[in-house]
Amino acid sequence: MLETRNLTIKFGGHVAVDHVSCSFKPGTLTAIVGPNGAGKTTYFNLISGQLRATEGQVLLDGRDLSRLPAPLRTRAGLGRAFQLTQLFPNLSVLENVRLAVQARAGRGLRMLSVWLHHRDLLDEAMAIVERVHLGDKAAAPAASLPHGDQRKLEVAMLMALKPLVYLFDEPTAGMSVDEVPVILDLIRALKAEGQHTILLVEHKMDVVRELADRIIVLHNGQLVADGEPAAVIASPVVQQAYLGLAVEQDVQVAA
Ligand SMILES: Nc1ncnc2c1ncn2[C@@H]1O[C@H](COP(=O)(O)OP(=O)(O)OP(=O)(O)O)[C@@H](O)[C@H]1O
Repeated sequence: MLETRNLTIKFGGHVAVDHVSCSFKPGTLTAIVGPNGAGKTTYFNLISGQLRATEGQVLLDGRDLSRLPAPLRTRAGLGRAFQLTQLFPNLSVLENVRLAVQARAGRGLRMLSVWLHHRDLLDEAMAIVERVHLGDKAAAPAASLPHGDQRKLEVAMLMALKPLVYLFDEPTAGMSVDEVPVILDLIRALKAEGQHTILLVEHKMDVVRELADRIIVLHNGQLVADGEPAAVIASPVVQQAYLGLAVEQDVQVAA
């Protein structure tokens, strides 16, 4: 189980994440919502280790990861989607995924020497590439992919690490309407596997409503609501504080 205890970060005088205590069970998908600047991405960064907390802890299955740098948290099971800057832009889609598989398998990152000797890694990488619908682009350099395909590659590399916890920060942002279902199907399939802890920052409330078992709401860095999606969306604190009219109308349409 992933747990944050009093997790806090201050930037100068500004408290971006303010004593957030929350636990997330395996087999559940929790959506984190809130207005722009609420602290959602910062909360993810504190969990994954991109940022170090001013105060508080991040625990995974009781182990305190708070002092570990991001790569060691990844190794411990916290999976954060890669950004393009973390990919090898000139290597192919398949090679990028194969390197992530290889890193997880603890076989280091030597590219050419290992490549031919570990057919199993390559087969596993190709299966993941197919799963994210990039099979026909397996040989294309990562940098040449259009934006939507790059997001799929990010998810592929995350899957290659087989993390215990998946952190998805707006996984469909910037995708065209026809590409969104592929990513949502992947997240749905990961959820159906039943053993992963999935956290999803997502602005699209229809997506949240469909995928999430639970919603937590951040506002000014504080956890202000936590519960079953319909109840949280309908709660006055959410309606008034920041989701505002857009959600109110959405709820009415749905009702
Ligand atoms: N490195 C930083 N230095 C200073 N302030 C920061 C830093 N990172 C985030 N902040 C501030 O912390 C607050 C929370 O930002 P954050 O990006 O986590 O919000 P968010 O909920 O993810 O917003 P959005 O929905 O727009 O992505 C904002 O006021 C932001 O300006």
